Order: sequence, then C-alpha cells, then structure tokens
Amino acid sequence: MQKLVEVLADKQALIAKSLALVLEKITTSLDQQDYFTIALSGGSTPKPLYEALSSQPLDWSKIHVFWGDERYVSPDHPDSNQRMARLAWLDRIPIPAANIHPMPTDEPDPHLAAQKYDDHLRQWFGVNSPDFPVFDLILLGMGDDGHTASLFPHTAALTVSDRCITVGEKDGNPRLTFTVPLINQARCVIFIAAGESKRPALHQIFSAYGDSFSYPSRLIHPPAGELYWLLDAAAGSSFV
Ligand SMILES: O=C1O[C@H](COP(=O)(O)O)[C@@H](O)[C@H](O)[C@H]1O
Repeated sequence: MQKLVEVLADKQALIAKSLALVLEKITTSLDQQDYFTIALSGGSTPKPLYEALSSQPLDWSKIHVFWGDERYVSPDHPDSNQRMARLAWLDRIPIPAANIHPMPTDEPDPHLAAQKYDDHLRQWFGVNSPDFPVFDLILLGMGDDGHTASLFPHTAALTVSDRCITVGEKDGNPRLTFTVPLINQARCVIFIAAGESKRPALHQIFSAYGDSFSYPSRLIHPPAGELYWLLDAAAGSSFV
C-alpha cells in the first residue's frame, strides 16, 4: 500500500488538490482502459469538489458513478447522498443515465436493498464471491466520530467480510454502505476531511496504536492500492 497524507492550507486549497488528484486518476486510467469507476462519499465536505467537477470537459460516457454509502431515504430527501451529488454535479453534465448507479432505497427491508446493490456491483464488474470488485477510485469522508462511508463505531457492519454491501446504522436509522473488504480492494482511496471538529478522531486514526472498532477509518488500508488522506490545516496541521 502506498499511503500519502497531505495537509492543505485551507478548505479551498483542499478542494483544489482533491480536484487535481481526481482528474489525474481519471486521465491516467482512461489512457489504459475504456472506462473509469468512481464511488462517491456523501455528507457536506465533498460538495464543492462535485461542483468543481461539473465544469470539467471530460468524456462522461466513459465514467461510471457509484455511491460508497447512502442514507435510507428517498432520492429526493434532503439527507440523500445521491441527491447532493446530482444537484452539485451529475445533473449538470451530459452523463448517460446508465452510467449513474445509485444505491436503491425503495425496498421495505434495507437488507434487501443492500443485496440488490451487491448483486448489481457483482454483475456490472463481472466478479463473483469470494472476490470483490476493484474500483478505480473510492472517495471517502470521515465523520467527527471517525466513521467512514456508513461504517460507524462499534457496529456489526464493521465485521462484514463476505459481502460488498451491508446495512450500517446511525442513531437507530439504517444506511447502506460499502464493506471494509470492498473498499480495501480499490486501486485508489482518497479521504477528504476538513475542519477542527475532525482533529480528535484523526489523532486516533493516525496513531500507531488504536482501536479500529472505535475509529472505523483505521480499517481502510488497501493492500494493493493507493491511500490518500487530504486534510485542511484546521483538521490536520498539528500532528501530520
Ligand atoms: O454521514 C456521512 O458522513 C460522512 C462525513 O460527512 P461530512 O459531512 O463530515 O463530510 C460521509 O463521508 C458519509 O458519506 C456520509 O454518509
């Protein structure tokens, strides 16, 4: 694994660096293959990155967009990760509808939805269990509690090792999420984190010793891929 940590002066510089890195990954991949697969994070941090991507002159027909986690709400709900990415980016570009792969949230039982997306990923990538699809790029955020995707501290989702997608849980509400082994299979994982509120968790995540079940972002270390941690100074200046 190649791990790179970079602390940028402020949020604007963080987004500029994230944009440059995502564009580099897209162009390098498309020089070698016909399509590029990206899984998106939700929450608030990546929104300006998605807005910046919407004005890039890319061949969108070659880019396939998936989600690394989703709140279990309808796609038009204000909390929907899909909605945020569509409004900030995907609705503004000429990308074929077939290239957008949202997590389903319309099953009465979220476990059925998780299975549906798992099946979709396996079919699309042509990968059967026990192997995992290999994403070109997975974007991740990190919550103040150290969670990433919807892998929350001390939840059963953290130990799922035989599926691509599982049901996470936040304050009693279900969420769909990539599992740890799926994320760790990626060619490249980029964490983007900003703000002082992330500092305590980052201390725990970067410490040599620590508890991964309390700070799930520690579980992400793609053995054959690249791992980037892009932080703004408010989040990472004191200890990286
Ligand atoms: O709930 C979520 O939180 C994390 C972090 O979000 P942020 O608002 O602190 O940027 C995010 O990465 C995840 O996708 C999302 O569902």
